[in-house]
Amino acid sequence: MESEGGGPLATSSCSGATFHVREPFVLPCRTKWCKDRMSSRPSTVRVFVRVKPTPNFAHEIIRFGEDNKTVDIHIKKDDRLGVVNNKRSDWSFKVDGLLHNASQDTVYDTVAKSVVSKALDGYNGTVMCYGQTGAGKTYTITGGTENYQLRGIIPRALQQVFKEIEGKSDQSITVRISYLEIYNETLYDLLSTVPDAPAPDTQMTIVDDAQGVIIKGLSLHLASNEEQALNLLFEGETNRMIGSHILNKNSSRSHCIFTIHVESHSRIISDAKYTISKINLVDLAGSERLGKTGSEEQVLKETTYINKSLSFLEQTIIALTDRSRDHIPFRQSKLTHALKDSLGGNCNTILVANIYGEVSQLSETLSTLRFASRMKCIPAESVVIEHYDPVRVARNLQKEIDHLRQELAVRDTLTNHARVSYEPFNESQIAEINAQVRRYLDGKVDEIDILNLRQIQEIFNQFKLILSQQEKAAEARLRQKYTLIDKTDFVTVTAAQKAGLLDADGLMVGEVDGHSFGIGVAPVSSKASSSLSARKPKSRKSKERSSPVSRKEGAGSPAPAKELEAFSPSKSNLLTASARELDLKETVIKEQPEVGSLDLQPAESTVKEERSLSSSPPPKPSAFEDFKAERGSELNRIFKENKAILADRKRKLKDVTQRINLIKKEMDDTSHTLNVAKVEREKQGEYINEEGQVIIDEQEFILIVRLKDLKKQYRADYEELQDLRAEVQYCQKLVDQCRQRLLTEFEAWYNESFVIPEDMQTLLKLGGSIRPGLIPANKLLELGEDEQERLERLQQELLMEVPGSLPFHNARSNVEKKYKYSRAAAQITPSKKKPSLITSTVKNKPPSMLSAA
Ligand SMILES: Nc1ncnc2c1ncn2[C@@H]1O[C@H](COP(=O)(O)OP(=O)(O)OP(=O)(O)O)[C@@H](O)[C@H]1O
Repeated sequence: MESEGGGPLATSSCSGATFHVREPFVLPCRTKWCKDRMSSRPSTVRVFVRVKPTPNFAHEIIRFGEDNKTVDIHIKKDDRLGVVNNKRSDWSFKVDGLLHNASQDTVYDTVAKSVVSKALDGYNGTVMCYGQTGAGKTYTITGGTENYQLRGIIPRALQQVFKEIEGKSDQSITVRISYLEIYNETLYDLLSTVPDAPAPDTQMTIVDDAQGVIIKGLSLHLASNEEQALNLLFEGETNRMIGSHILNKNSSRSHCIFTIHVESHSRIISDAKYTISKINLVDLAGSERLGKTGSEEQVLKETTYINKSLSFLEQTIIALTDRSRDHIPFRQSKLTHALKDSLGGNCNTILVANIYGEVSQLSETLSTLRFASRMKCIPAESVVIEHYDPVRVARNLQKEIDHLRQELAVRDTLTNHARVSYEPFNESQIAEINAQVRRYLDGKVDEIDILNLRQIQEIFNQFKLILSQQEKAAEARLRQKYTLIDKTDFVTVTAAQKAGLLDADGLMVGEVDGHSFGIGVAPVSSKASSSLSARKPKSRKSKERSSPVSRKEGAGSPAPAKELEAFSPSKSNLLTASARELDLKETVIKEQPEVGSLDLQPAESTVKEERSLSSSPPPKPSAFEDFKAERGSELNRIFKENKAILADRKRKLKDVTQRINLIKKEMDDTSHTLNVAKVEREKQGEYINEEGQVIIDEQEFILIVRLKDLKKQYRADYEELQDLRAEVQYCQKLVDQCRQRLLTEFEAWYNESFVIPEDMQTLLKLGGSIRPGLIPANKLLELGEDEQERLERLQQELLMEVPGSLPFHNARSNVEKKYKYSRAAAQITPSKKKPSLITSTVKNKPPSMLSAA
């Protein structure tokens, strides 16, 4: 096709559509984008051109292709309008269909029928009419109100919706209607006059939601049948704002969006999924330019707004078709924001470009067709978004739980475990398990019976709880008695080193270095309580101490007074406490042991010569060896046994894993060979017997049987693997538990043997059943703390609080002290049963509350 100007036709195409334009008229969209899109053939907005019938149709200028998809425009030189570039005189627009002299019926079937149908399956749909005023947009969307045959897309869509709902007996479909008008950039609810609708002056806002655009304040009306829905349409129509205009007195100056909201739930009870979709039927305001309208003031204002919003619509469309754009300016006008869902992707969108084919309207026709061409490049791939009804989901899960419980009950009956309850534990049951674990830890019971997984988990929970409580209590006790310095706090560490509290390696007195587990005891100072300093090495518990370890007294040198002053409360409360504690000359730093080992290595030079005087307690590593050989021998044996069992289970687990891997590989190989055989068989032509069954050869049959066997073996091995995994986990916990127990016992034994003052031991012995070592040494020693030390400690605390409250705190500490003594005395009561160590792992013996359940 050649133009009058002789320039070549530029051809652009998008999504199967081509349109030819003369240079330099280049549509800004697609190029690369459209080509790419073409290769994967994605869906785009579908565009139809509807031509308004007129006796003055410009046959010479506007021609329709035989394929009914092409509009060619040819302007002879003399016919050109001023607004048209002289260089351009030929245009060819390719669309999805032409609706020329088409009835309302045909228009609906071509344009909207499938959109509506898909909406009932959960896909969003939009049909919008674009064109100059009077070109037939309202006629297309709403139709003639006086004649049923002339009704437009909206009433027909409503009819189709309710007809199709009748045929979908397996679904419960709810239809709601809203009708929005955008006039001069203001939102109006055309159904605000319907009873129960929000007040007409309700402020409306467009908001982006995870499910799409929502217009807050816009009323939604339930429509149970076609008639109710039509009533709403007519109500809205009556409310629609009509402006006067010289081109068409009844034409609308606003954009109107009639929306059918469809919510579809399955009637099958178990199906918790549901879909929500929308059908937007949009009647845009006239697209003509200002100059043509000859508008008066009010209409001029309207036209400005309309032009603005349509120009924004055009900009948005250009942005949407430009792949390099990452921001689409939907929010720059109410119209584009409200249509975001329809333009932005997840929607079956159809554009009807209404044109008025008279010569005088040619520039508007061209403008409309250009707009249509751009729209045709916008991707529009609709997907169903499924929602889940939480009530149904919960109901289904409950059903599943009931079902599984029934299964368990049957299983338990078959395996004689009928008394086991699988209900969640209540508070008193949990308290009972806690008590049981405590009894077990105290050695009062030897076994905890295992009933079910829930109980095992609760036992572990309680172990964990008790452990953390004990840790906290231990730390609190340590903090009360000693100063713990954060090793990463360099300022404090340096200050402590200066004061002689830490050596150059950052080790505190008695700390064992170079090992993951260090236990050290600081030397006892000469200023320590008389009960400590006066004590002599003794032969007590010599039977348990085969090695020549004996209680020793330390003689660490106290920090010089000047340096101690550096740790005034204002500088470092903690360090001041350190200094004070240094006076007491007793500091214990303990770190957690490495998990895999319980051998306490002797510290090299860390327990320094001058501190290891004859009266000091023995180094913990060597004492621990003694403990394992004597008092802790039984516990150590169990620990080792458990470790051996664990190692054995781990080995088995490894074997089974390897076996499973081999089977899996063989399964894959066999499947592959089978597939090859199948393809070969299909290639050669299959033999089918009289019953229509495919005949396979013997080799293929053997492979199928082998694959079946392998799958069976795989399942069995996999089950074994699961069991073994659970067993390994369980054994690991037992080993950890044993290890912890061994350490706790050792600590108790060590305190009892070397740390707790003799007089305190005697006092406790009076009670008969209490092993002094099980009571933390620092707690006991605290009882022996002299008044002066007590006062000093209190002073430190008070300095951190209110200095003037010293008398009050003094009095309170006296009362507390008194109370502590009497409580300690009350605890020393004879017991019939001797506490014992753990003697075995968990065995089958039901906890009382579970057997009752
Ligand atoms: N295809 C058609 N067949 C018969 N009559 C038509 C057709 N298209 C439009 N008309 C008539 O033309 C007139 C203007 O149409 P309509 O009101 O639909 O235009 P419009 O594009 O909606 O204008 P506005 O932008 O002002 O809303 C109406 O009287 C309508 O009946």
